Amino acid sequence: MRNLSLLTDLYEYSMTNGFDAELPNTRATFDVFYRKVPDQGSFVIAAGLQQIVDQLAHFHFDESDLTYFRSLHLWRDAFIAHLANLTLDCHIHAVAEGTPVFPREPLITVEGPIAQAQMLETLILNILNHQSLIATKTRRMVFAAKGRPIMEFGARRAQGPDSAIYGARASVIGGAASTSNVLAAKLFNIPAAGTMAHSWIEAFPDELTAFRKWAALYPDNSALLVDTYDVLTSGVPNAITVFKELRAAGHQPVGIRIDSGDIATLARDARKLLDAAGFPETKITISNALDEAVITSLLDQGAPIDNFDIGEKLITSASAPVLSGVYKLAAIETDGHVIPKIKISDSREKVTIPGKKQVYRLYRKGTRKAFADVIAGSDETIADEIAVVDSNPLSVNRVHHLKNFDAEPILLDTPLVPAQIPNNVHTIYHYAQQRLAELPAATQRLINPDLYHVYMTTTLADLQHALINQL
Ligand SMILES: Nc1ncnc2c1ncn2[C@@H]1O[C@H](COP(=O)(O)OP(=O)(O)OP(=O)(O)O)[C@@H](O)[C@H]1O
Ligand SMILES: O=P(O)(O)OC[C@H]1O[C@H](OP(=O)(O)OP(=O)(O)O)[C@H](O)[C@@H]1O
Ligand SMILES: O=C(O)c1cccnc1
Repeated sequence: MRNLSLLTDLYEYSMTNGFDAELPNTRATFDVFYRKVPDQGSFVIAAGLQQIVDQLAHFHFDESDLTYFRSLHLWRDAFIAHLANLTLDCHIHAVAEGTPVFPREPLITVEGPIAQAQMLETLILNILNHQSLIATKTRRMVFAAKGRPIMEFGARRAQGPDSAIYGARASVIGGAASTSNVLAAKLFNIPAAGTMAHSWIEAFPDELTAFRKWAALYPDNSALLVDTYDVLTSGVPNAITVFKELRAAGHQPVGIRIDSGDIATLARDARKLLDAAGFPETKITISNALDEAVITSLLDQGAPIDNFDIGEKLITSASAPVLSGVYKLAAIETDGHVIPKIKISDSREKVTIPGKKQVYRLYRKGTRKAFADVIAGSDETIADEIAVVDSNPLSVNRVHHLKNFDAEPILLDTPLVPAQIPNNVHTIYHYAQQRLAELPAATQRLINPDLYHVYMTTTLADLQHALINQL
């Protein structure tokens, strides 16, 4: 594991250098949350907690870091000396990886000495924003594919090694069945999968020879790429010839991959040729700049596709490449006295919700049908009946009285001990599936999803108003 303690913005250290001197006995609570869901969806799948905990558990500065800090001539020697002996005294509460989360609700809260908690902003956001974005994007593609497996093929088009590796991890949390990225497969125990490139076919004198050579090497894994010359007059007929030879030798042919052209038409015509030749069980896999819109369109056209291989638009979340999670001060604490803090802005969306908080998922009583989330003060009791307002500052400030629910806190005390939090991506994926199944179907659809309510208690709303008035 690399030490990423320096992966932060300079201003974090500039502030920390000052906090260390000015507020040495002040603790702070920061909230991590986002405001806008990518792709006009209604939720984000939280991902990346394992890597955050890995980093925080090993957070330290080595001699070369300290030498570099000194060379900048920016910060006090005493501060750099404190960094040399730093033991992180921060406590985090976080939603479990795979949890669907909604705008404005804290996904992580960090509590600790202000000089330490401030330092963690950029690293936590970097990891969480990236993996949550890719898990969320993949979930959209998986949803569109309606049960057909998706293979993650994005390494070559990812924005650098980290986004390929951790993007592959996040894609599995979002529902990808496998990855072509061997390093990610090894690191995270993801099934590694793949077919062949056009170069394999071009390298041999003709397509049939290339297919035969492949089938000889991989008789039980013979997915043949059929679009190098012409899908219907060359690729599929040659594949059928090789499938017959494989079957005669006692093997089960796998299928074909189509990577260009009008995929719906080609898949339909290829299916007819394969069926007519006696290979109805062979699979048709497709690729070529796929995303959830193309997948939906292809399935609407009735294209007989069994698997989707997806690279660039998944690994870069091309249609919505940013998740703008933020890290905002919610409270400070000196001598046991907690002071809630607020950021006021002319842009109402940017006004923060002050104070230490917990998030509750509300279910209709006696069911696992979630109907709303409520942001509450961490010291509030969520009783049988609660008064809440919409947490969206742009909505009408009407009080709702909620009752007949079961409330589950979703921000969990998360020890900074990597071995104590779930890290198996398949387990996290199944957890995500369970949590998704609790949400209303209308919230999960891709186009114009129904709004899922995120309320805050009137106690929190009153605190927010009081602080705005006071300031
Ligand atoms: N029947 C179809 N309906 C909707 N989208 C399709 C259909 N067939 C292909 N596409 C998608 O249209 C986009 C462009 O396809 P096109 O065949 O023009 O590929 P290209 O990358 O421009 O060229 P090439 O075919 O040489 O790879 C791709 O995202 C592809 O997946
Ligand atoms: O389109 P994506 O979703 O990123 O899927 C991965 C792509 O990577 C390969 O293309 P390659 O790099 O060989 O180039 P190509 O586009 O010319 O096929 C493969 O043939 C897919 O088309
Ligand atoms: O295995 C494949 O077919 C593959 C892997 C990465 C990118 N394109 C294709």
